[in-house]
Amino acid sequence: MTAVHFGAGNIGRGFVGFLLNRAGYEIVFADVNAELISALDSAESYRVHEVGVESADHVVTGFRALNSSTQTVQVEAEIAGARIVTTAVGPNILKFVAPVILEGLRARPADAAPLVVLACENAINATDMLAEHIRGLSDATEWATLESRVIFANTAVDRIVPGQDPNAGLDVTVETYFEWAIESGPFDGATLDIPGVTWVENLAPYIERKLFTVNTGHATTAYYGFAAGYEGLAESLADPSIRDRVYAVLQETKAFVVAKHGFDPDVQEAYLNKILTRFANPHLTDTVERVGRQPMRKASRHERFIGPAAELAERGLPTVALVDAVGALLRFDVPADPESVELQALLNAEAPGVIVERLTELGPDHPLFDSLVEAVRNAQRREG
Ligand SMILES: NC(=O)c1ccc[n+]([C@@H]2O[C@H](COP(=O)([O-])OP(=O)(O)OC[C@H]3O[C@@H](n4cnc5c(N)ncnc54)[C@H](O)[C@@H]3O)[C@@H](O)[C@H]2O)c1
Ligand SMILES: O=P(O)(O)OC[C@@H](O)[C@@H](O)[C@H](O)[C@H](O)CO
Repeated sequence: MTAVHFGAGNIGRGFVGFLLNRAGYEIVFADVNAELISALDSAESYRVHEVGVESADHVVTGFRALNSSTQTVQVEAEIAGARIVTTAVGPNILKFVAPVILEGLRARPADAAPLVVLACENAINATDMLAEHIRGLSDATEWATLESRVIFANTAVDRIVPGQDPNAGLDVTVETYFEWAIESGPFDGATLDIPGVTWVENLAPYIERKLFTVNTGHATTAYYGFAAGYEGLAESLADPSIRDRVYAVLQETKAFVVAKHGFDPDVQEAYLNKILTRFANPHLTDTVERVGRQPMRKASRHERFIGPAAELAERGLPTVALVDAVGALLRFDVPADPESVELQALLNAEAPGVIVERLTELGPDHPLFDSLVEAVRNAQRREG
């Protein structure tokens, strides 16, 4: 059985590819990074180093690699014969892998088991986004045939895989912890056997709790850490004033998941404290630049700050710490990050209300709007 995985980067090699390989799948990594693909194609194995209180080493074998820019036809042929297609390329890249997946579906034998497609990205319903891109390239008549050949399932993936030491080759250092939840509904009772996966009927509580606790807390640490001049994520969190602000943000998102999804407050408190311990893992060399990357995506409507803050404001619940964290996001000025450059240009060019609408899609009638406008104004004045 084959699994084609788009994106042979940190989470691709260190989590999704690793778990599928351990479940017995031969992995075909597809990536546009020619150097990485060439290294993977000529390697027999790579190692996954799990680091934490308990460390472990795993050797991954049984994979091949294709360049999805230059070997498109081969990737399509692999998809036509595969059982699973996964992605870990970033939500903004899904539209670029959609055409290849569609061609693979077109070439798939009609009597083959349906292709399982899982977009393992940090975004709410990323697989639905990918499915929309694929469907948009087909027409209604063709899609009526193709849709019986595919199962699209949303998923939530959680494992911190930092940027890697450039001398590590293909090996990946990851935290010991992981969680992979996949919605079971689309499988109609016939889920796959992937040890380590949690199958859930309703993914919304899992993905929202994960994104709005792990990723909101992570990004808050990164933006305050960057503003304070730290490079490392763990060293940022070790600063008591930053830790207090991260904790305050996580109290607001705790109120959100408790109110919306009915999580027990004590259980959520334990979950968020465990996550703070994960961020502080001294064996991970994570950076504020990686965790803060793409600030405009992170400030968008359904993402880790505005997603919970908008719903909290609609419920009349506090959002002060989240809005302050957005203020820190606005100061993320990293020349190597194109979205950071675009954000800083936007802050220099536009009025606060225009910026809030452009970034968050919220208008003046939304209860969060005025406080976000104030945060933008302070960032423009370099205040607050
Ligand atoms: N690293 C983590 O801790 C982590 C954890 C959970 C989820 N994620 C999510 O996984 C995704 C990938 O993150 P990452 O940290 O592995 O990033 P990464 O930059 O290490 O890997 C992304 C890979 O995608 C490749 N890529 C880019 N465009 C492509 C294309 N058109 N076709 C095929 N491959 C392409 C890149 O060359 C790169 O190798 C993101 O959505 C991220 O939010 C990351
Ligand atoms: O990948 P991003 O840019 O959406 O977010 C950066 C990190 O917060 C993220 O990669 C975490 O390490 C990961 O989501 C942990 O499960």
